[in-house]
Amino acid sequence: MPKLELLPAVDVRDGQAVRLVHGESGSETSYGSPLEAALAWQSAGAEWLHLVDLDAAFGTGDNRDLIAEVTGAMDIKVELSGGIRDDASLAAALATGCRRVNLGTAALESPEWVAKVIAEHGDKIAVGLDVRGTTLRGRGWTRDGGDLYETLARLDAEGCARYVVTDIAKDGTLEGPNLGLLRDVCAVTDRPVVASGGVSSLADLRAISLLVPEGVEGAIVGKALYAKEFTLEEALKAVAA
Ligand SMILES: O=C(O)c1ccccc1NCC(=O)[C@H](O)[C@H](O)COP(=O)(O)O
Repeated sequence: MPKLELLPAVDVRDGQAVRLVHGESGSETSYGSPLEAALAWQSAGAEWLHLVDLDAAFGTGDNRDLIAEVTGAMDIKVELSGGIRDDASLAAALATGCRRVNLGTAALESPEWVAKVIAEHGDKIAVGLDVRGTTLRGRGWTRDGGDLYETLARLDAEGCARYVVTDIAKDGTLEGPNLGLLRDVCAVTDRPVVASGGVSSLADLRAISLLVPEGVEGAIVGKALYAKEFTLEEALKAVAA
């Protein structure tokens, strides 16, 4: 059985690595330099980095140069998220050398453009399905964007390679992942799913690992690492077992 991939997160707001609660603007706790955080996860053995431009997601500017600097400094694979909504922002994201990008709002508001870039870029495009209940949220998770399962069926038909599934109610809370949601999504798609939001313990990671046969490929871990609930080395060991 393949092991669960771990993607330590670096969410960037106003040049700083931060974590939010429920993705809400204004709930930031700051953790210093994004580059230092990313290099620390890489040194600890990460194979992936999940790097988010929160200002671009919220429409409060962007951290594009910093994101490019961090991505360029990585020897590991980088998944970029936040505010990638048109040709210019997609070109800038792909030019960083990242392995893939995560589209959120665009998948809800610009379905034709998303179908086009999926066809053009294949598995370099993942779609973030950020939900409250089964309602998708866009624009930095501030606006409703339709039904999860209808959108998933449309994206599947368009050939979307992968989904990053976040229960916003869990994100940044250390309350544990929404395993039921992950199971439900895996039941209706054959595409790999990356779990995001709420991981609080090694037990949570082991529980997500049990969903690998159902289609969960990876887990993003943010707050738990910054709050030192466990180390990345411990997490990598826990999912390797
Ligand atoms: O990814 C986005 O585009 C995004 C937009 C608006 C608010 C938050 C956003 N992402 C947050 C993340 O990807 C977190 O890093 C991730 O869910 C980790 O959550 P946790 O382990 O609960 O800290």
